Amino acid sequence: MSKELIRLDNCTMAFDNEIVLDHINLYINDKEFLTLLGPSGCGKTTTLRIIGGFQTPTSGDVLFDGVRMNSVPPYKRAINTVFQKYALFPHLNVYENIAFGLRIPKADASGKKVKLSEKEIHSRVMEMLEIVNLRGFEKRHITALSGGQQQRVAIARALVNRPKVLLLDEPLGALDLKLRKDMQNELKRIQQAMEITFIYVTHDQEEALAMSDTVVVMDRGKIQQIGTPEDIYNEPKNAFVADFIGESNIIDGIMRSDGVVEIFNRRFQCLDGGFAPDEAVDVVIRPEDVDIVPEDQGQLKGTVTNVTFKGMQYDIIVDFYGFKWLIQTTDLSPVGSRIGIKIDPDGFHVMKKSQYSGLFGDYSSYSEEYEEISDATFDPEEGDQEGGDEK
Ligand SMILES: Nc1ncnc2c1ncn2[C@@H]1O[C@H](COP(=O)(O)OP(=O)(O)OP(=O)(O)O)[C@@H](O)[C@H]1O
Repeated sequence: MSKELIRLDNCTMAFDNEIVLDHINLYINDKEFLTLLGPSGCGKTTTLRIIGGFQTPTSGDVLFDGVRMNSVPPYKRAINTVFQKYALFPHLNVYENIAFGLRIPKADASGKKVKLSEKEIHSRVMEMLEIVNLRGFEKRHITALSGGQQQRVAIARALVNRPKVLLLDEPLGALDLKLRKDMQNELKRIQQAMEITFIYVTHDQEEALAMSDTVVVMDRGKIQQIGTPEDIYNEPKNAFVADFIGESNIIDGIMRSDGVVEIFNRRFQCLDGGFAPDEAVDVVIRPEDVDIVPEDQGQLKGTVTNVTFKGMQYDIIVDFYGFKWLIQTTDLSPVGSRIGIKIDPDGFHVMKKSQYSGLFGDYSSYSEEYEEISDATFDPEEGDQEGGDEK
């Protein structure tokens, strides 16, 4: 999966002088499952349309196998697309829907139009039915299929002429949650079975993390981070990515020195470094990395204000001088109880301030209150401070 197939080189797209894609640099490997993820309007579909040839970038280049493709039309790109509204032919049965594209004569290498034989068409359609798990449904009418089955037919139709790349624009958006999850697994399996490149667009972070080899997080026409699902989740590059991918506690902090970060006027041991002394930073702490301990053992202390049962865990909100900590835990702490909070050094993700800093709450206004209770006794020489930091 290491050979580069597609490259977007400094692609910018403007509509009526409004920039909707801003210097996008991206490469996509052969056989990769790559997902463009971001909120509505961030430019995912425009990026996909540029790759598909439905739109030409205002500036920058689109390269396939190193060849510039800017003005090559979609049908010459060895690419197919599956949209959310999959536009199957309602008057044709499953078999004919999938066979449709194969019946259109194609030009061979010499430019001569060639038709596939019925035998060849049959073998290709049956192979696709096998891959999308719809053997036995050949004669069914489209209207007599469930949403998930219709989506499989759309995928089979897009794959039957063996494109190198399949573009999928929110293809599961119309399905209910259970079916979505089933189809996520199916899509991953189909992509691996067919060994082709999938470029997938979604605004659903769980979906992106579950299926992709590579996730490209976008916002406001810019790429915010590119990485494996694990990278994106565990090492978000800025407060936007941290907030968009999963849930986070995002706190204004100061990096006092390598391995020592200060939040709420207290110093904590962390694993990050490389910042200027006393640099203002964003500190991201995942809800599952916050431990609830007896009040007298907490690095911070607070009152439980809200508990929600989530099936696998409780979501607990703990009020700390106006800051609402989100904590995910399997142990129930009742509303109103006083608890201690403990965070291991690897639970801190320290990142540079960005354009997103402060969007998630400015906690500096609470400083007067917690300054009173500040008693930063942490000494990096001695290690983590345990409890007793609140007067
Ligand atoms: N043909 C067009 N003319 C003018 N503006 C456009 C056009 N196509 C897209 N835009 C604008 O470009 C921006 C990015 O749109 P795009 O469809 O790429 O976003 P998206 O991330 O796919 O959003 P969604 O998840 O809602 O589909 C939006 O502000 C949109 O209004």
